[in-house]
Amino acid sequence: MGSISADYLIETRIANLSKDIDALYKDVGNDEASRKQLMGVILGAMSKVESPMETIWRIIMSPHAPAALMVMIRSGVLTALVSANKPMTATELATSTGTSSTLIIRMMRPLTALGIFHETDVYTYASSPISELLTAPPLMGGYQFMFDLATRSLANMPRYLEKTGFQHVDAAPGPFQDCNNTEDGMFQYLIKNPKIMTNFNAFMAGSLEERLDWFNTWDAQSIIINGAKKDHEAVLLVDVAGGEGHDVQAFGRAFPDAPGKLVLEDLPPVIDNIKALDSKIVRQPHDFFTEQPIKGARAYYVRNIFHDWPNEKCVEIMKQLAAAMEKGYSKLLIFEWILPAKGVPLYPALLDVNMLTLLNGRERTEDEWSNLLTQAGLKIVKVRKVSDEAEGLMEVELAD
Ligand SMILES: Nc1ncnc2c1ncn2[C@@H]1O[C@H](CSCC[C@H]([NH3+])C(=O)O)[C@@H](O)[C@H]1O
Repeated sequence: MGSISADYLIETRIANLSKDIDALYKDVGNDEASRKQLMGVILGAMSKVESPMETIWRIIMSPHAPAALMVMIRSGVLTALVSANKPMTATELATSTGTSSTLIIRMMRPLTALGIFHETDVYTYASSPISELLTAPPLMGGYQFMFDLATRSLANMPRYLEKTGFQHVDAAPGPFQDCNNTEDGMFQYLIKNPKIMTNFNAFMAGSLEERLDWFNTWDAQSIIINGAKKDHEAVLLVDVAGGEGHDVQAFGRAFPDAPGKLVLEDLPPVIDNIKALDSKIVRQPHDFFTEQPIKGARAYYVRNIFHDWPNEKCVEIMKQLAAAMEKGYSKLLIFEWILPAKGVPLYPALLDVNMLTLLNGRERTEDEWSNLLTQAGLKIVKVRKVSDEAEGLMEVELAD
């Protein structure tokens, strides 16, 4: 224990630090880059200040709050509270949703402690900006999809890997098949479970807000528009497995005068499920393990697809694309994570584990990408990256 004046000094310094953070936050609140920088410093400080025992306990207790939140989502309590736009008691929430009030009180404890809801009085709750944001369809869909499929499969992954003697299994059956007692891959499973598929598609479409657009980040004009054919039948861009078309639509709106058609491809149930899409985008149902129907397009754009598949399957998809490409004209644009060999940031590192557990897929280093593309008769001609914290764009052509 230090002397009284030394203790006082420490207390004052901590209080001053807290004030400094508040003042800094006010100043950086509207400047995203500075806000992130400040957050980085605070998180870095936290990892120094938290004791190893506290870290371990935080990790051990980390699945619990997400499970409580899932209960509040599925029972309708979250939506009821957010739409009420005023505090509600556990009894009122119980009446309006048919959920037990005791259950609400117990699930709310960790969630109010985390600031996901506010506790305005005894057994009385209000929404917070976090719970309000969660009601947005992409996040509602995303949260439930991740909980239903990823979280369950992750919890099962160590047990599954133990059965393999901790070998790396680069193909199905993997953790997902083991957890769900199925031979289906995740996408086949989604087709048979339309509710989860709807959540997944909402997630993919909505996560766009947080994602880079390749054409706003790099010069689409010089990458594909300059030199593109202008005849009536020419295709400028095929968004291969583009989901419900959010990416290709954003490209079309950003470059309304670019020559050539824009095509969206995905599996038939996904194309059939599209609610709204600009009419100029051609909808082409397609399974990318079969012959690519659009030949000689200027660009085949593939985003967040290869990380869903093990190496052998990626090469199959790449070969189908290579066979449709026109030498000296077509480009394959792969917009995915390109991991550094060392020092992978936490988010893509976790995503790699996510891909393993859900899809027997993986995130890849540039060497790993290059190796797969070579097997399909393709080569990387340029790699564009903003940082290791975001996906990069690989420009790929036929090798010879
Ligand atoms: N065999 C297949 N052929 C074509 N599309 C597929 C196949 N298997 C999965 N998909 C689609 O692959 C997509 C992966 S999610 C990525 C979607 C989009 N490129 C984006 O970045 O947002 C989903 O839309 C699936 O329906």
